[in-house]
Amino acid sequence: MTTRIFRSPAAYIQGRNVLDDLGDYADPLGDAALVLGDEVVLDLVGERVETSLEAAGFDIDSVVFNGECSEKEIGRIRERHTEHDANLIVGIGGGKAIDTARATRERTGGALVSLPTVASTDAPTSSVAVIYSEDGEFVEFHVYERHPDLVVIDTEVVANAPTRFFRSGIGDALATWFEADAAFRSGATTLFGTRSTRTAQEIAKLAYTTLREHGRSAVDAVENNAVTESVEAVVEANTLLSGLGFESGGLAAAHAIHNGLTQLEATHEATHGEKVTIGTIAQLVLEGREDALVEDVAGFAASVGLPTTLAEIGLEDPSIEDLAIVAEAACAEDETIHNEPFEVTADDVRDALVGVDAVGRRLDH
Ligand SMILES: NC(=O)c1ccc[n+]([C@@H]2O[C@H](COP(=O)([O-])OP(=O)(O)OC[C@H]3O[C@@H](n4cnc5c(N)ncnc54)[C@H](O)[C@@H]3O)[C@@H](O)[C@H]2O)c1
Ligand SMILES: [Zn+2]
Repeated sequence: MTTRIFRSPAAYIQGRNVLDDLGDYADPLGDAALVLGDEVVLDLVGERVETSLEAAGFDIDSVVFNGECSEKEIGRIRERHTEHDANLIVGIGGGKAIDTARATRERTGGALVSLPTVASTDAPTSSVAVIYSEDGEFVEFHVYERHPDLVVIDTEVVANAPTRFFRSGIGDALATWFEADAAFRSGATTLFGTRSTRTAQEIAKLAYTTLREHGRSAVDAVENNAVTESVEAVVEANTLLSGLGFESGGLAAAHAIHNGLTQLEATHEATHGEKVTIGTIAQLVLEGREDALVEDVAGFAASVGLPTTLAEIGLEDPSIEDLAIVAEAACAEDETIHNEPFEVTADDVRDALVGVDAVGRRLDH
């Protein structure tokens, strides 16, 4: 018998101004809340979060996130959690703040509410935390037993954030279906260590079709701080569909190549989703997909303002040695690139990156 696992947060709430109803949704989860967000984010929404939680009878303490999901920062927040005798932590902001709240809850127990203020990654719904050193070097990746008890995403807040976050979320979500599909075809395991479900595959596919149907107009709207139905669709694709799809559906080459790219300092200014976009197109090249598909996906990425050339993620004229470093890291033994349904070598990855760049530059003209 084949075991299959699908896991997810217990509840997901999305919509304009849902932030103001946070207290009602969180009410069954506890009565003493620790609110975590960086200065920018607390300035933006801190008061509304506190007012809503207070109205629901929560006793609140707020802590300013220092911006890095490091062991030291997690330790500091954990102390505040214990001092406040909290039974709920609310992580507000981007992927790093939410990961920090998640890692804290893992140590303290209690409930976790994830409150993304950007639709930039798969972090809000996941059970994963990416841990860094205090100076921002990647350290490790943890998959925890539990998911957030509640995810609340206010689409008006997301539409008012800088558009680059929204584009990046599209880049992260664009990978989900291609990776889940590769993992399914090869019979590989997901982050939960089993084969995936058909449910997760369909969710991943829906992430992709939603982006293709609504991505461009959603980016136009967000550029003008508007919440349209297409924005609602893409926020859901970036956050819920991609989040569930990547975890329960499986990863493959795209994220492994992203991880490889982070080896080069020059890519550090590019966001997670921007690097994943290059990884996705490289996966298609590696898989030997037809030109029409590669150009279609690259064309869509370019049309929503995502990178399709190496120069656009900080690699102007990278040497072949640099690309070999990326490729070696992408092919490390425990990397998800080996979930592709064929053997992948570092030489294949290096040349796929050269191929992606060439296609991207040609389409640019
Ligand atoms: N756990 C997971 O499954 C998972 C998946 C992908 C990525 N990640 C993590 O997420 C990180 C990337 O997250 P990210 O791209 O969201 O960025 P981030 O968390 O690194 O930073 C977000 C930035 O956006 C600002 N910000 C947030 N909301 C804002 C708003 N509404 N208006 C203006 N500024 C706002 C914050 O102040 C902060 O500077 C990765 O480095 C990785 O560590 C985790
Ligand atoms: Zn991702």
